[in-house]
Amino acid sequence: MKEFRLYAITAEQFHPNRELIEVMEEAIIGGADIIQLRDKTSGREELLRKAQALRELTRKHGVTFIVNDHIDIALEVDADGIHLGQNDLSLEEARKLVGNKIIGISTHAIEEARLAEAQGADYIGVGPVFRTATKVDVVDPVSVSYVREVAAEIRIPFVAIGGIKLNNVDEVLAAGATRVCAVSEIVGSDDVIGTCRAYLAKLGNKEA
Ligand SMILES: Cc1ncc(COP(=O)(O)OP(=O)(O)O)c(N)n1
Ligand SMILES: Cc1nc(C(=O)O)sc1CCOP(=O)(O)O
Ligand SMILES: [Mg+2]
Repeated sequence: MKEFRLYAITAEQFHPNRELIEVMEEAIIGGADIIQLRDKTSGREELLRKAQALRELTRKHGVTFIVNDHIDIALEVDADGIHLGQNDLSLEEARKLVGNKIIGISTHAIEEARLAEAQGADYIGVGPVFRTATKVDVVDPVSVSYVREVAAEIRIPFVAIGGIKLNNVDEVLAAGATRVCAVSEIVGSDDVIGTCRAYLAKLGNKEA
């Protein structure tokens, strides 16, 4: 997959007075190079409309577009890939459906990371590193020690996620992460472009 560093995920509850596309375009202008549509509340039609708009936006800017949970929608809008959870369909089944599109999968322990790598995931999510209020059914924080384990052993790209803010990202980078995902800190910011640039400034001197 194309290299990435700063992963931004949609979360409209953090910008109730601003349009999804406007906020995500600012994230891209600020330097987010992979965007995920994550939406737990919209019906299928609405989700499809958002996915189409984000596909158009990400194509325009040449950034990677991932859909969370909904493989059918990812295929319908020709997204670059999908993101799976541990309780979603297996990597093997997903691979049959999406062919050579990107498959990312969440992991919360080194055994899950090893399995994801062995089963052909293109990247893994590593988290939640810190406590997060963005995801409701989330497991306990895995802490930076899990980031350290993954950095030492796993060879496919990994992205640290969960409670990562500008004021604690240095700790995550020091543990070996070279890619981070921040949700509320980016899309809930009054200055989305500046926030992304600030993450990138911190990521900039890390080798991916
Ligand atoms: C990059 C990234 N990492 C982890 C997740 C979490 O995905 P999942 O476990 O499927 O949980 P939901 O996001 O569906 O609540 C993610 N979306 N993206
Ligand atoms: C969607 C998601 N997945 C996680 C995981 O650990 O798998 S943590 C998370 C939410 C991250 O949001 P914020 O940056 O606002 O804490
Ligand atoms: Mg999911």
